[in-house]
Amino acid sequence: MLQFAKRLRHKGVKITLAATKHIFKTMQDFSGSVSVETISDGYDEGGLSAAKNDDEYLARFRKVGTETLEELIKRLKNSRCALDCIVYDAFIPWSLDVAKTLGLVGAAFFTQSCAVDQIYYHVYKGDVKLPLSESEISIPGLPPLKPSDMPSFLYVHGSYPPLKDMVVNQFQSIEKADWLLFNTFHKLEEEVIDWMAKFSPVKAIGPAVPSMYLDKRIEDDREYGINVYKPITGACMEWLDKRESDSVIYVSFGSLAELGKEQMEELAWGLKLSNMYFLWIVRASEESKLPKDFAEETCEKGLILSWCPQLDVLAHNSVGCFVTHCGWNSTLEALSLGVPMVAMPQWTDQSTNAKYVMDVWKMGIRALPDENGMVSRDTICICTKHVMEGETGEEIKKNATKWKELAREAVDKGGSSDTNIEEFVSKLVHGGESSDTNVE
Ligand SMILES: O=c1ccn([C@@H]2O[C@H](COP(=O)(O)OP(=O)(O)O[C@H]3O[C@H](CO)[C@@H](O)[C@H](O)[C@H]3O)[C@@H](O)[C@H]2O)c(=O)[nH]1
Repeated sequence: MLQFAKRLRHKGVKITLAATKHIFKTMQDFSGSVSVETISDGYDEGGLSAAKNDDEYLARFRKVGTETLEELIKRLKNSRCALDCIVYDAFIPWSLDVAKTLGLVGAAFFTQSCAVDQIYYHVYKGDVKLPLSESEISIPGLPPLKPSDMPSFLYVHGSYPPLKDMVVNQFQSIEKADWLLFNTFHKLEEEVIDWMAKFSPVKAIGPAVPSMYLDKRIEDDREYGINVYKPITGACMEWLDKRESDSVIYVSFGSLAELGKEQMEELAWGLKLSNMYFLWIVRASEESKLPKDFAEETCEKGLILSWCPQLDVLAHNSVGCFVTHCGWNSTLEALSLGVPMVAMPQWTDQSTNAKYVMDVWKMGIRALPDENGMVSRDTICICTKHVMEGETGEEIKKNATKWKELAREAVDKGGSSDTNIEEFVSKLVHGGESSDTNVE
């Protein structure tokens, strides 16, 4: 959303970013390029972890969030930043009620892929029944899906009920939204976007990756300007600088996924077995799951860090492959920077993203689990080799380079996402002038 805000600002729109008080405190390195205000989720000390459970958190966030968002909007009304529009995270659909109560334009911002949200939409409407009973699921605009290609909240019936409700309820009252914005781009999800756009004001505005990694039109947009953990930049980039081009496997599972101890060990030995250089991000909370002395034993070939500047890593020419959980941001970043992937989805939307990486965009391979749900060391080793070597590797690299070019084209001047953002801005402003429009 912050990246989208920067694109809007570049087109002359004033932006206020609203974060919960708790999230605001955790925003490391926030570079302050847009103004930030706070609302409350009712748990200013601790956020979600301070609540008894997800259900309680979401209910309180809805109540206190509605009140504090309304207060904020009313306060801003008499300032130079009075609002015309709320762009809200679709995970908190009650923001749309606030926008409509106060007479503002409401734009839902979806942070996952259009394909994944199309699946949730069909669950919301009742067209896809749970528990899944068919061996192949047909959804308009999507390739035929096996149950295991579906998001985990649906495939593993009964898992994380409050989160499942949250993703499905993104579509609550959606007919009242003036816009449905997606962090994707038209050529990437053409069929599903075209299907959705027949019935609703859907616009793809991504990839929401800093401009200097894509079209380079916004010179001060070199990084997200926000970090959930502190990146260890110097040691990481120095290590990569010493490696030859396309020789390093980069491994990361994002900010949330927790691998089981056994899976962590298989991954470790798989990397060792590949005999390639590897840079592995193991968050501090996951470190104890590494095999004993693994880091020391493999220090000739591997570097293990708790967090890195991922965009710079993916943009580095020594990185030849990304072993990823297929979080939507990581997937878009790998696409934008043309890095082939080995997909190891863990939960939520990641299995559907992995399906697309391998079978639709053909820029990676999915490392399949065995009958015990474990991706073995041999599988990991073989997949990384397939992606980095031989004919398959060349084909994947060619496709990755193609997607990189198409991602850049989408956000560049006159590209599909750029045109959609222009349209969004011009419709916000009566008479087509954008300079006085304010968005939160
Ligand atoms: O060392 C690291 C590792 C990651 N990142 C960044 O962290 C973000 C990770 O995002 P993502 O790939 O989307 O993974 P999660 O943090 O796990 O995201 C959650 O939210 C996403 C959006 O809803 C979902 O697609 C995922 O499945 C869900 O796990 C990316 O921008 C990375 O560049 C770093 O900067 N440094």
